[in-house]
Amino acid sequence: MVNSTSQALLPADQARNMAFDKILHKNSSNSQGGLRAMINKDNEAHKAAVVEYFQHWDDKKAEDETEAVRQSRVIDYASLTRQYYNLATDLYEYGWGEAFHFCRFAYGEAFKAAVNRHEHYLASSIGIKPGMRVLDVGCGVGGPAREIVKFTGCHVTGLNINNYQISRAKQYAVKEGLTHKLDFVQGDFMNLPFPDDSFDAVYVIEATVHAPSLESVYREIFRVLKPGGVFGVYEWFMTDAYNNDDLTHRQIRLDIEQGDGIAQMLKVEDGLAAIQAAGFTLETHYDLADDSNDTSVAPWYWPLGTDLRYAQSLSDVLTVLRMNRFGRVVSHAFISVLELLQIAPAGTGKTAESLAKAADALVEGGKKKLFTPMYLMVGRKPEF
Ligand SMILES: CC(C)=CCC[C@@H](C)[C@H]1CC[C@H]2C3=C(CC[C@]12C)[C@@]1(C)CC[C@H](O)C[C@@H]1CC3
Repeated sequence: MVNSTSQALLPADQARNMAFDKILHKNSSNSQGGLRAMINKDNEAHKAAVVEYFQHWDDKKAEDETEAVRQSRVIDYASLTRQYYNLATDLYEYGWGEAFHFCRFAYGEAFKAAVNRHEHYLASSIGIKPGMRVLDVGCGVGGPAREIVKFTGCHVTGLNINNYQISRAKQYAVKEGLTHKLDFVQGDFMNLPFPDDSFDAVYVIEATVHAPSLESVYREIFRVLKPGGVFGVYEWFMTDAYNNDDLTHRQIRLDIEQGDGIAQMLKVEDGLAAIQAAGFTLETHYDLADDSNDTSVAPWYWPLGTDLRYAQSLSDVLTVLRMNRFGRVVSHAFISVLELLQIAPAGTGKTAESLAKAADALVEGGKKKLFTPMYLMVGRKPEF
C-alpha cells in the first residue's frame, strides 16, 4: 500500500484510495467523530496507514537529515498527506474541534470566538461578499467554510485530498442545512479539478504547507481564479530567526513536520517569492503571530502549552484540557491502554505520541519565534 507517485493521482489510484479509506473508517463519516470514531477504525487498514505514514520519519533525527530524505518525502506528498489525515482527523476533532487551524487571541477572548474571528479576518482581508463563488483549498472537515458562508453569505467549494474529511464535511453541511451554500470535492491541490477562471476568491487556511512546491500550488490557484480575483492564505513558515545549521532549530522543524504531515517546511522568503512567481500582485503580507508583544494577551500556541491562566470560562478550561500538555499525557496514556487491550487499532498510541511531540515543538517554535502558522499573504490576479 506504499504509493510513491509524484504526479497527480490517476483515477485508478483515486478509486483504490477511496476503497481503502472506506475500509479504514467504516461508517464513521456518518456518525460521531472523535475518540469513538478513532477506536472504531479497521485494525489492519490502520496498521497499513501507520506504516505508510511513518516510513518517512522512523529513526530520522535532525543530525541525520539529508536533502535526499527530504526529497523522498516531497515526492510522496500525496500519500503522506492523505494518510496523515486518515490517522489524525479523529484526534483533531476530539481535541480541537471542527476548524483545523490556530488563531490569535484578543484580551479576554474565548477559544471558539478567537477561532471564528481568525476566519472572519481572512474573509474580510480578501473582500468576500454575498453571492461570490469562493474556493477553500485544503478545507478539512469544513469548519472554516461553514463559518465563512454564515459570516459573508457567499458560496464556498471546499477541496481536500482526504476522502474521510470530505465525507465528514458533507455530513456537517447537511446537519446545518447549508448544502445550498457549500459543496465539497475530493482532489489534489496540485491539480485542481476546476476550469480556468472559476472563482471570485480563493483562500487557504494552514493547508498548502503540505504541497511539494509552493509556487506550483499557488500557480494552480492563480489558474482557477477569475482575473481581478483575490487569493488569501494563512501559511505555515519558519521565520527569519530560524537557522537550519542550528540542530535545536532543526529538531523543532523536524518534529513539527513529522507530527503534522509536512514533507518540507519553507521559510517566509520562499513563500513571498513563490506567490509572486505564480503571477500574483502581492497586496499585503505580514506575520499575524508577531502582532502583539503584550504579555496580557494569550499567544497563539497557548492551548497546547501548560498555561491555563488564559482560559476565559469553564468551557475553555474543559476544551483546553483536551489539548494541552497535561491533557495529552492523560488522554494518550488512556489511548495506549485501549490499544494494549485491542480496543483501539494498532498504531493509535504511536499516532498520539507523534502529535504530542509536534505540539511540544509548535509551542517551542512559537516561544522562540522560529515558526509561525499564520503568515498572511494576500495577492490579486491581474485583470489582463
Ligand atoms: C497540520 C496543519 C497544517 C494544521 C493543523 C493545525 C492544528 C489544528 C493542529 C496542529 C497540532 C494539532 C494537535 C491537536 C489538535 C490539532 C492541532 C492543534 C491535538 C491537541 C488533538 C488532541 C491530541 O490528544 C493532542 C493533539 C496535539 C496536536
